[in-house]
Amino acid sequence: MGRMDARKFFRSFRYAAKGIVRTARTEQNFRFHLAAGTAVVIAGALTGLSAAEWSVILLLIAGMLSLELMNTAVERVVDKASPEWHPLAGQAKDAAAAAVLIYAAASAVIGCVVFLPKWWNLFN
Ligand SMILES: Nc1ncnc2c1ncn2[C@@H]1O[C@H](COP(=O)(O)OP(=O)(O)OP(=O)(O)O)[C@@H](O)[C@H]1O
Repeated sequence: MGRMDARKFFRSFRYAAKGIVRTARTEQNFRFHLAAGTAVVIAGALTGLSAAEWSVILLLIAGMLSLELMNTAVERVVDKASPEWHPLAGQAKDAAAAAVLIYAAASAVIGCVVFLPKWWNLFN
């Protein structure tokens, strides 16, 4: 403890990168949100957003991807802890899935609030 261990620090980056690559390979929902996030960033660059709008959009994208990763973590832990069918295992997965759904719905609404007025003005 005390002095920072640089090797340990970079190793944890490698583990995190591994988590992203593995999840992208196995989870279709994560791939969808990666593609959607990329599309939104391109749309934002083409449309033109303020610093505050970029901050909100990037937070939403990062939050969405982070939640998908946490959802995958919950699924993996549940499958390891309870390979058999159990109500608690189902509840844990359902709660994690609900967290993703709520955030995705809010992101979609906020995305419309940010983008639609700008596009509306473009064509009027
Ligand atoms: N061990 C279990 N016991 C009880 N219910 C389970 C169990 N595993 C899964 N379920 C139920 O099935 C649902 C789907 O679980 P699953 O792990 O297949 O997630 P998924 O949403 O299909 O994930 P993926 O992102 O891998 O497609 C869960 O939300 C839960 O309701």
